[in-house]
Amino acid sequence: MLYPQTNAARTVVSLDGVWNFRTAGATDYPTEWTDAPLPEPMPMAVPGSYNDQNDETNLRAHYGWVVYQRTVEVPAALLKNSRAVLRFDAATHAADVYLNGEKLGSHKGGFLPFEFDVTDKLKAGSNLLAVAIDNRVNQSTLPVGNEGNVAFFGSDNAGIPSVEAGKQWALEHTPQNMPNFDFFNFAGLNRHVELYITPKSYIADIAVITKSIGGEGEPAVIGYDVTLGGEGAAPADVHVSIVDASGATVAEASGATAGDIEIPAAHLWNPGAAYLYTAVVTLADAGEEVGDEYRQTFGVRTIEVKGRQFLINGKPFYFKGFGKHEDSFFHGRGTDQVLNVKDVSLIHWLGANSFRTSHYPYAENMYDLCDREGIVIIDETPAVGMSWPQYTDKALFEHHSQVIRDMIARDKNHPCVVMWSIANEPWYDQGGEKSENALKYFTPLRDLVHEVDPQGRPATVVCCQNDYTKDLVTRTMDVVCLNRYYGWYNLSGNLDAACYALNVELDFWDEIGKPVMFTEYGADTVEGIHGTHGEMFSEEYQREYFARVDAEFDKRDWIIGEQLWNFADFSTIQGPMRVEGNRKGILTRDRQPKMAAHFLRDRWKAIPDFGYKA
Ligand SMILES: CCCCCC[C@@H]1NC[C@@H](O)[C@H](O)[C@H]1C(=O)O
Repeated sequence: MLYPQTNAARTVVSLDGVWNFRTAGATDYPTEWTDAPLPEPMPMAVPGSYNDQNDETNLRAHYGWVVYQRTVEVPAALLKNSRAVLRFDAATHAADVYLNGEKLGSHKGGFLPFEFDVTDKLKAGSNLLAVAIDNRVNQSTLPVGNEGNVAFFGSDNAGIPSVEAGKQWALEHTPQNMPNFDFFNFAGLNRHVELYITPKSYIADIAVITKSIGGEGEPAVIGYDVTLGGEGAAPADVHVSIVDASGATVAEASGATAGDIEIPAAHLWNPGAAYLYTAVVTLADAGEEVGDEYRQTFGVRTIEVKGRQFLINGKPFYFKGFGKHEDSFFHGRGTDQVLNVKDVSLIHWLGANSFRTSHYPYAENMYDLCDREGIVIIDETPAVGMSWPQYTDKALFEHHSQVIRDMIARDKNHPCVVMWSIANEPWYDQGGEKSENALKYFTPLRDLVHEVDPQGRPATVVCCQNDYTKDLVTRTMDVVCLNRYYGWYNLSGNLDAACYALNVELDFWDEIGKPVMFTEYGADTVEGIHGTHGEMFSEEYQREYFARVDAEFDKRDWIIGEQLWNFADFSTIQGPMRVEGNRKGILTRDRQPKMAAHFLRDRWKAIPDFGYKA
């Protein structure tokens, strides 16, 4: 799915700004709010989560539907002989969309784009756009919610009559989301909303892959595949120019929707040394109609898992970095370009080279930034909080499959994306039939990733602290990704025992013979807490935790990466384990470094991107 762009043939009208907003019911919303101005609306900025934007109403506790509304003014000239599309970069978690009172459709899933062709529905002049959004999570959504139960790390004393009575009362009188995941359930129009205009015959999609490379400056072959839309466009109308970073055309092809193009002296895309080309795809003008154009950036690079190494351009890469979140004060999960640029600056400052989009695909803007900055991404679906009830849920399997298709369709051309994470911490170590069901659920999803990714990148499932002897799934993935908390959630405060236990498990993975990386390990740390023998929650403990565990990783040459948890503190649901959210950041939520950040900066600046253990 192409990101909207303005160029010689296309126009994008941003629908960001302050919309009208009202909360609605737990299970529905007034239909009259979809075809008439909202009564007594409050202001709500888009993009942005609604949860922290208003203080009269406790929007953090909202459960169910809200309605956003705005007018869209369109000049007649824009619609003449054109195609008009309304696009949402995301709406969290489910949306019903109405234009001038007519329902355009619905979308389920809160982290990927969707769009509606409104060519025959948009009027010149004023249009009423209404979007109803549902924030509920449950056993059949991704991420998963514990409907009627307790949240992840939630507080409970199950079985006590008064507590059970209170839980039942809460269900009836104060229903709330119970996320089975450890991040605040920010919701709403978190990302950009656009109206974009194209010619009636248009370029619907473009895929660019690297087929072969030499060294830097040597010939490389890329493959292109253009999908056409609308009537009238034909392969003969297609022209592709490959333009280098200086703006010079270095190769071209025409007359076919797919083919190979050789770049004579190719500049390779590398972590820390990015180089972007642009494939300028054009459709010949058809009579009075302007031909379409789309400018798709891409990088010339190869990805391969070979033996127990992860190769980028044939060189063994070592992941240095973290899991992150789209999370900040005021914006919630809302797209914030200033924050993205700041975070990329901090990734460089830390000497890191990668992150995982835990636990959902991030906004496209961040991938574009990482493409140009040479930062490597593990792209993750919103499948977090799963357990055995999900592994036999056929409807959920279909939804999960569609999410994988949509995520790869959206992100396939980004050179920064090097691996796909199908899920985070699905619980699947119960042994017996339950472990078998997990294997039956995840194996086809791994195969689907291999089937739909034109670049053939590796697939993984990020697995949590579990009984690795009963986990049948992780070992079947291309790369083993482990979230382990020896010294925090177990053997708490005892780093000697933690390192011993870690090595007992590493001896197990040594037998599996696959590349292994850590995608989470860390310690909650409240900045300003100190100690001569740093105990848990102190800055000294977090620093010592990473120093000790990283030293164990260094002893195993088949450990190909260390992505700790987390880049920064972030907001979560209330609970006895969370002090104004999750504090495992090596940065505070407002991006100030804790003591461990300085240790990691020294460590990572001394570790090369390639050949660290080769
Ligand atoms: C019982 C062991 C569970 C470990 C789970 C650790 C969790 N992994 C997923 C992340 O979203 C959480 O924030 C992290 C944590 O809690 O900080």
